[in-house]
Amino acid sequence: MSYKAGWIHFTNVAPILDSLVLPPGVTAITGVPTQMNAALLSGQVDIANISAVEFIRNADVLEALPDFSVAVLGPVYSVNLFHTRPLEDLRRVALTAQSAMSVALLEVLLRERGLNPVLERAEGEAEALLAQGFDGVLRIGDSALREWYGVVGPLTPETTMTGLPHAARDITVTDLAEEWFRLTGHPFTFAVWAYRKDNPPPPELVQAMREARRDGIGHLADVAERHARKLGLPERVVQHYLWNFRYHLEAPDRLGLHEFAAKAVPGHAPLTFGPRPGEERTRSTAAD
Ligand SMILES: C=C(O[C@@H]1C=C(C(=O)O)C=C[C@H]1O)C(=O)O
Repeated sequence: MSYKAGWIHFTNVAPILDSLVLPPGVTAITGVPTQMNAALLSGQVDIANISAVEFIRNADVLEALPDFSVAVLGPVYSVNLFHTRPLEDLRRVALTAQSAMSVALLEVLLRERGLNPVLERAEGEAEALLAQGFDGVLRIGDSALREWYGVVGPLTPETTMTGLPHAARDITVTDLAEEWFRLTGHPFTFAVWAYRKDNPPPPELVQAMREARRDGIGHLADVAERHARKLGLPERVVQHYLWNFRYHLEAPDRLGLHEFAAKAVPGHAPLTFGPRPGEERTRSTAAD
Protein backbone atom coordinates (compact mmCIF):
# COMPACT_ATOMS: atom_id res chain seq x y z
CA MET A 1 0.00 0.00 0.00
CA SER A 2 1.20 3.50 -0.74
CA TYR A 3 -0.88 6.46 0.33
CA LYS A 4 0.20 10.12 0.46
CA ALA A 5 -1.02 12.75 2.88
CA GLY A 6 -0.67 16.53 2.63
CA TRP A 7 -0.83 18.42 5.89
CA ILE A 8 -1.34 22.14 6.44
CA HIS A 9 0.87 22.19 9.51
CA PHE A 10 -0.22 25.43 11.15
CA THR A 11 -0.15 25.50 14.95
CA ASN A 12 -3.94 25.07 14.96
CA VAL A 13 -3.58 21.47 13.76
CA ALA A 14 -0.77 20.62 16.17
CA PRO A 15 -3.21 18.90 18.58
CA ILE A 16 -3.99 16.43 15.76
CA LEU A 17 -0.70 16.14 13.91
CA ASP A 18 2.04 16.45 16.51
CA SER A 19 1.72 12.96 17.87
CA LEU A 20 0.49 11.30 14.69
CA VAL A 21 2.34 8.09 13.87
CA LEU A 22 1.77 7.30 10.20
CA PRO A 23 0.98 3.64 9.51
CA PRO A 24 3.39 1.73 7.23
CA GLY A 25 3.01 2.76 3.59
CA VAL A 26 1.67 6.25 4.36
CA THR A 27 3.91 9.26 3.76
CA ALA A 28 3.21 12.96 4.29
CA ILE A 29 4.25 16.33 2.91
CA THR A 30 3.38 19.71 4.44
CA GLY A 31 2.52 23.14 3.10
CA VAL A 32 0.21 26.15 3.30
CA PRO A 33 -3.53 25.79 2.53
CA THR A 34 -3.43 26.78 -1.17
CA GLN A 35 -0.53 24.34 -1.74
CA MET A 36 -2.38 21.47 -0.07
CA ASN A 37 -5.61 22.30 -1.93
CA ALA A 38 -3.70 22.09 -5.23
CA ALA A 39 -1.80 18.95 -4.18
CA LEU A 40 -5.04 17.11 -3.46
CA LEU A 41 -6.82 18.27 -6.60
CA SER A 42 -3.85 17.40 -8.84
CA GLY A 43 -3.45 13.95 -7.31
CA GLN A 44 -0.02 14.69 -5.80
CA VAL A 45 -1.49 13.63 -2.44
CA ASP A 46 -4.40 11.32 -1.60
CA ILE A 47 -5.73 13.05 1.54
CA ALA A 48 -5.22 16.55 2.93
CA ASN A 49 -6.68 18.98 5.40
CA ILE A 50 -7.81 21.57 2.89
CA SER A 51 -9.66 24.89 2.84
CA ALA A 52 -13.30 23.94 3.32
CA VAL A 53 -14.29 26.13 0.35
CA GLU A 54 -12.22 23.93 -1.99
CA PHE A 55 -14.02 20.89 -0.62
CA ILE A 56 -17.32 22.63 -1.38
CA ARG A 57 -16.24 23.73 -4.88
CA ASN A 58 -15.13 20.18 -5.69
CA ALA A 59 -17.87 18.31 -3.85
CA ASP A 60 -18.58 16.23 -6.97
CA VAL A 61 -15.21 14.46 -6.69
CA LEU A 62 -14.20 14.91 -3.04
CA GLU A 63 -15.44 13.38 0.20
CA ALA A 64 -14.44 14.45 3.72
CA LEU A 65 -13.78 12.54 6.92
CA PRO A 66 -16.99 12.72 9.00
CA ASP A 67 -15.35 13.72 12.28
CA PHE A 68 -12.39 16.01 11.56
CA SER A 69 -12.45 19.80 11.28
CA VAL A 70 -10.66 23.00 12.12
CA ALA A 71 -13.63 25.07 13.28
CA VAL A 72 -14.44 27.72 15.88
CA LEU A 73 -17.51 29.27 17.45
CA GLY A 74 -16.65 32.95 17.73
CA PRO A 75 -13.14 34.40 17.36
CA VAL A 76 -10.30 32.33 15.89
CA TYR A 77 -7.41 34.84 16.39
CA SER A 78 -5.55 33.69 13.28
CA VAL A 79 -7.78 34.71 10.37
CA ASN A 80 -7.51 38.44 10.60
CA LEU A 81 -8.21 41.53 8.61
CA PHE A 82 -5.84 44.23 9.86
CA HIS A 83 -7.17 47.65 8.92
CA THR A 84 -6.61 51.33 9.49
CA ARG A 85 -10.04 52.63 8.41
CA PRO A 86 -13.52 51.41 9.33
CA LEU A 87 -14.67 48.43 7.23
CA GLU A 88 -17.17 50.68 5.44
CA ASP A 89 -14.36 52.95 4.20
CA LEU A 90 -11.90 50.30 2.98
CA ARG A 91 -10.54 51.01 -0.50
CA ARG A 92 -7.65 48.56 -1.09
CA VAL A 93 -7.27 45.24 0.68
CA ALA A 94 -4.22 42.96 0.37
CA LEU A 95 -4.98 39.22 0.31
CA THR A 96 -2.55 36.49 1.22
CA ALA A 97 -1.96 33.91 -1.50
CA GLN A 98 -1.74 31.20 1.20
CA SER A 99 -5.46 31.09 1.77
CA ALA A 100 -8.56 30.11 -0.17
CA MET A 101 -10.97 29.91 2.74
CA SER A 102 -10.44 33.27 4.36
CA VAL A 103 -10.59 35.03 0.99
CA ALA A 104 -13.96 33.37 0.29
CA LEU A 105 -15.15 34.25 3.80
CA LEU A 106 -14.04 37.88 3.42
CA GLU A 107 -15.92 38.09 0.12
CA VAL A 108 -19.09 36.77 1.76
CA LEU A 109 -18.78 39.18 4.71
CA LEU A 110 -18.14 42.19 2.44
CA ARG A 111 -21.06 41.25 0.18
CA GLU A 112 -23.39 40.91 3.19
CA ARG A 113 -22.50 44.52 4.14
CA GLY A 114 -22.75 45.78 0.55
CA LEU A 115 -19.04 46.69 0.53
CA ASN A 116 -16.83 46.49 -2.52
CA PRO A 117 -13.15 47.40 -1.89
CA VAL A 118 -10.47 46.44 -4.41
CA LEU A 119 -9.00 43.06 -3.41
CA GLU A 120 -5.39 42.40 -4.50
CA ARG A 121 -2.96 39.55 -3.89
CA ALA A 122 0.07 40.80 -1.95
CA GLU A 123 2.40 39.00 0.45
CA GLY A 124 4.05 40.54 3.47
CA GLU A 125 3.48 41.39 7.10
CA ALA A 126 0.32 43.31 7.92
CA GLU A 127 2.00 46.42 9.25
CA ALA A 128 4.41 46.61 6.30
CA LEU A 129 1.56 46.35 3.79
CA LEU A 130 -0.51 48.92 5.70
CA ALA A 131 2.47 51.25 5.44
CA GLN A 132 2.56 50.65 1.67
CA GLY A 133 -0.85 52.10 0.92
CA PHE A 134 -3.21 49.20 1.64
CA ASP A 135 -5.89 50.09 4.18
CA GLY A 136 -6.73 46.45 4.88
CA VAL A 137 -4.57 43.30 4.99
CA LEU A 138 -5.90 39.75 5.27
CA ARG A 139 -3.55 37.32 7.03
CA ILE A 140 -3.95 33.71 8.19
CA GLY A 141 -2.25 31.06 10.27
CA ASP A 142 0.70 31.39 12.63
CA SER A 143 1.90 34.71 11.22
CA ALA A 144 -1.61 36.19 11.59
CA LEU A 145 -1.72 35.00 15.21
CA ARG A 146 1.71 36.50 15.89
CA GLU A 147 0.78 39.77 14.18
CA TRP A 148 -2.50 40.00 16.10
CA TYR A 149 -0.52 39.70 19.32
CA GLY A 150 2.00 42.20 17.98
CA VAL A 151 -0.83 44.72 17.68
CA VAL A 152 -2.77 44.01 20.90
CA GLY A 153 -0.09 42.56 23.22
CA PRO A 154 1.19 42.35 25.81
CA LEU A 155 -1.96 41.18 27.56
CA THR A 156 -2.37 42.17 31.18
CA PRO A 157 -4.70 40.43 33.66
CA GLU A 158 -7.08 43.39 33.15
CA THR A 159 -7.27 42.94 29.37
CA THR A 160 -7.92 39.21 29.65
CA MET A 161 -10.65 39.76 32.26
CA THR A 162 -12.58 41.78 29.72
CA GLY A 163 -11.89 39.45 26.77
CA LEU A 164 -9.00 39.50 24.37
CA PRO A 165 -8.60 42.85 22.60
CA HIS A 166 -8.95 43.50 18.87
CA ALA A 167 -7.53 46.96 18.45
CA ALA A 168 -4.54 49.01 19.52
CA ARG A 169 -2.77 52.11 18.26
CA ASP A 170 -4.43 52.92 14.93
CA ILE A 171 -4.90 49.30 13.83
CA THR A 172 -8.13 47.33 14.17
CA VAL A 173 -8.03 43.55 13.87
CA THR A 174 -11.31 42.18 12.54
CA ASP A 175 -11.49 38.48 13.28
CA LEU A 176 -13.36 36.93 10.36
CA ALA A 177 -14.66 33.96 12.34
CA GLU A 178 -16.11 36.32 14.92
CA GLU A 179 -17.77 38.34 12.15
CA TRP A 180 -19.24 35.09 10.81
CA PHE A 181 -20.57 34.29 14.28
CA ARG A 182 -22.17 37.75 14.49
CA LEU A 183 -23.81 37.21 11.12
CA THR A 184 -25.04 33.63 11.58
CA GLY A 185 -24.67 32.57 15.23
CA HIS A 186 -22.91 29.43 13.96
CA PRO A 187 -19.39 28.04 14.07
CA PHE A 188 -17.12 28.61 11.11
CA THR A 189 -15.43 25.55 9.65
CA PHE A 190 -12.12 26.49 8.04
CA ALA A 191 -10.78 23.09 7.10
CA VAL A 192 -11.89 19.52 6.55
CA TRP A 193 -9.85 16.40 5.79
CA ALA A 194 -10.73 15.51 2.20
CA TYR A 195 -9.83 12.82 -0.34
CA ARG A 196 -11.09 11.77 -3.74
CA LYS A 197 -14.25 9.66 -3.46
CA ASP A 198 -12.65 6.76 -5.32
CA ASN A 199 -9.53 6.79 -3.11
CA PRO A 200 -10.51 6.77 0.59
CA PRO A 201 -7.82 6.64 3.26
CA PRO A 202 -6.81 3.31 4.78
CA PRO A 203 -8.75 2.79 8.04
CA GLU A 204 -5.43 2.46 9.92
CA LEU A 205 -4.56 6.05 8.97
CA VAL A 206 -7.90 7.41 10.17
CA GLN A 207 -7.57 5.38 13.35
CA ALA A 208 -4.06 6.75 13.92
CA MET A 209 -5.38 10.31 13.39
CA ARG A 210 -8.13 9.77 15.95
CA GLU A 211 -5.61 8.45 18.46
CA ALA A 212 -3.23 11.33 17.81
CA ARG A 213 -6.06 13.84 18.31
CA ARG A 214 -7.11 12.20 21.57
CA ASP A 215 -3.51 12.39 22.76
CA GLY A 216 -3.06 16.01 21.59
CA ILE A 217 -6.26 17.30 23.15
CA GLY A 218 -5.48 15.35 26.32
CA HIS A 219 -2.09 17.08 26.56
CA LEU A 220 -3.05 20.50 25.27
CA ALA A 221 -0.92 22.35 27.80
CA ASP A 222 2.20 20.50 26.58
CA VAL A 223 1.31 21.15 22.93
CA ALA A 224 0.78 24.83 23.76
CA GLU A 225 4.06 25.09 25.65
CA ARG A 226 6.02 23.59 22.74
CA HIS A 227 4.40 25.85 20.17
CA ALA A 228 4.49 28.98 22.30
CA ARG A 229 8.27 28.62 22.31
CA LYS A 230 8.36 28.20 18.50
CA LEU A 231 6.01 31.12 17.92
CA GLY A 232 7.60 33.41 20.48
CA LEU A 233 4.21 33.96 22.16
CA PRO A 234 3.15 33.64 25.82
CA GLU A 235 2.07 30.14 26.71
CA ARG A 236 -1.37 31.20 27.96
CA VAL A 237 -2.10 32.94 24.64
CA VAL A 238 -1.30 29.77 22.68
CA GLN A 239 -3.23 27.67 25.20
CA HIS A 240 -6.29 29.87 24.76
CA TYR A 241 -5.83 29.77 20.98
CA LEU A 242 -5.72 25.96 20.82
CA TRP A 243 -8.36 25.30 23.45
CA ASN A 244 -10.78 27.34 21.33
CA PHE A 245 -10.79 25.01 18.27
CA ARG A 246 -13.45 22.45 17.43
CA TYR A 247 -11.74 19.45 15.87
CA HIS A 248 -14.60 16.92 15.52
CA LEU A 249 -16.87 18.33 12.77
CA GLU A 250 -19.85 18.10 15.09
CA ALA A 251 -23.42 18.98 14.09
CA PRO A 252 -22.99 22.77 14.66
CA ASP A 253 -19.78 22.77 12.60
CA ARG A 254 -21.59 21.02 9.75
CA LEU A 255 -24.40 23.53 10.01
CA GLY A 256 -21.87 26.36 9.69
CA LEU A 257 -20.23 24.57 6.77
CA HIS A 258 -23.51 24.11 4.90
CA GLU A 259 -24.54 27.68 5.56
CA PHE A 260 -21.24 28.97 4.23
CA ALA A 261 -21.51 26.65 1.21
CA ALA A 262 -24.93 28.06 0.32
CA LYS A 263 -23.63 31.64 0.53
CA ALA A 264 -20.23 31.20 -1.13
CA VAL A 265 -20.81 28.48 -3.74
CA PRO A 266 -24.48 28.50 -4.72
CA GLY A 267 -25.44 25.42 -6.73
CA HIS A 268 -22.58 23.30 -5.35
CA ALA A 269 -22.83 19.50 -5.50
CA PRO A 270 -24.07 17.81 -2.27
CA LEU A 271 -21.37 17.54 0.40
CA THR A 272 -20.49 13.96 1.21
CA PHE A 273 -18.73 12.49 4.22
CA GLY A 274 -17.04 9.17 4.79
CA PRO A 275 -18.20 6.43 7.15
CA ARG A 276 -18.50 7.28 10.82
CA PRO A 277 -16.02 5.89 13.37
CA GLY A 278 -16.33 2.13 13.57
CA GLU A 279 -18.08 1.87 10.19
CA GLU A 280 -15.05 2.11 7.89
CA ARG A 281 -15.01 0.11 4.71
CA THR A 282 -11.96 -2.08 4.40
CA ARG A 283 -9.54 -1.27 1.59
CA SER A 284 -10.54 -4.43 -0.26
CA THR A 285 -14.25 -3.56 -0.08
CA ALA A 286 -13.52 -0.02 -1.26
CA ALA A 287 -11.59 -1.38 -4.23
CA ASP A 288 -14.27 -3.94 -5.25
C1 LIG B 1 -7.85 28.86 11.23
C2 LIG B 1 -7.11 28.77 10.17
O1 LIG B 1 -7.57 27.95 9.23
C3 LIG B 1 -6.88 27.50 8.07
C4 LIG B 1 -7.20 28.42 6.98
C5 LIG B 1 -7.34 28.00 5.68
C6 LIG B 1 -7.54 28.98 4.57
O2 LIG B 1 -7.61 30.17 4.88
O3 LIG B 1 -7.64 28.58 3.39
C7 LIG B 1 -7.29 26.62 5.41
C8 LIG B 1 -7.22 25.71 6.42
C9 LIG B 1 -7.34 26.08 7.82
O4 LIG B 1 -6.67 25.21 8.65
C10 LIG B 1 -5.87 29.56 10.07
O5 LIG B 1 -5.18 29.54 9.07
O6 LIG B 1 -5.51 30.24 11.03
